[in-house]
Amino acid sequence: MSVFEGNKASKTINGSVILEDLTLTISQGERVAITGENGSGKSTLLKLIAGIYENTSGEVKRAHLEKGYVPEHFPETIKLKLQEYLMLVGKMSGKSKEELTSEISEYAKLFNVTEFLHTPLKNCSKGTKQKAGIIQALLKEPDVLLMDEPLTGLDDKAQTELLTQLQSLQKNQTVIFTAHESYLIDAFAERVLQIKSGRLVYDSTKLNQEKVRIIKATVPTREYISGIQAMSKKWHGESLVELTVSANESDRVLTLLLKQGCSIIEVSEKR
Ligand SMILES: Nc1ncnc2c1ncn2[C@@H]1O[C@H](COP(=O)(O)OP(=O)(O)OP(=O)(O)O)[C@@H](O)[C@H]1O
Repeated sequence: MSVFEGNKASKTINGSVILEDLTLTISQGERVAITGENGSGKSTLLKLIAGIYENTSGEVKRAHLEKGYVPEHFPETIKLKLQEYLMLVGKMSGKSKEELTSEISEYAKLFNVTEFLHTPLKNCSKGTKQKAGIIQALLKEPDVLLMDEPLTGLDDKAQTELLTQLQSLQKNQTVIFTAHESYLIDAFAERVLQIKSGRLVYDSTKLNQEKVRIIKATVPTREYISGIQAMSKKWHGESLVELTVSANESDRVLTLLLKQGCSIIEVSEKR
């Protein structure tokens, strides 16, 4: 089942194109990281997936699932105490006071914030606010958890702690998050999307599915193949090179290599 399907979807805000020509499917149970430089459009994509933003062109389909959204910045001015805030948010999902009290106490233990339950949120540390943002989303028991830069601004200890807590969440839950930290992405994401100037430029799933060929060749000098495009070029000594190319491109690359006077040693296929 797809959580989100975008087909050539774009998002324009105040006349500026923020996301362009986005074709993407996210299935239930996936753990997806959205990466990219500052201002590339990660948060906008997350909001489009969450349904906070609507596309301005193309098509978008979202499954009718419960979503929990963790914003990048927790509102600074909330006067409520942590417990009061979580009770208020939790009530909106129709749970009884007893149910909520016990769930909040469990999450507070898991996220190590029990001692701050009666502290006004505006006096809590950045890390505690970040955890409050995650707990309020989890109280909704979401099928899809969306987090905008969950680790930003946390110190190393808080980052490791939060990562461990996230890893203990249900395995079948869909988790989609934006992040810069490669260790979070490596430890938690099964799929990585990269956004550049509002366009999806990399999807690890697609790359894994795409058939690739490995061409080993000896070349007279390295310059001979400097103009040949490949997914990767790995040198073994001065003259033996291993090129990874898309299966569709391999005939063209082989012809170019032969024209340059290179000798083909081996061509193998890899999925
Ligand atoms: N509501 C808005 N109005 C106008 N421009 C916006 C709005 N939201 C986002 N943008 C612009 O869209 C671009 C992408 O913003 P977005 O927040 O999605 O990027 P990001 O990749 O999440 O950045 P960061 O890593 O800095 O959080 C930026 O140039 C931003 O200024």
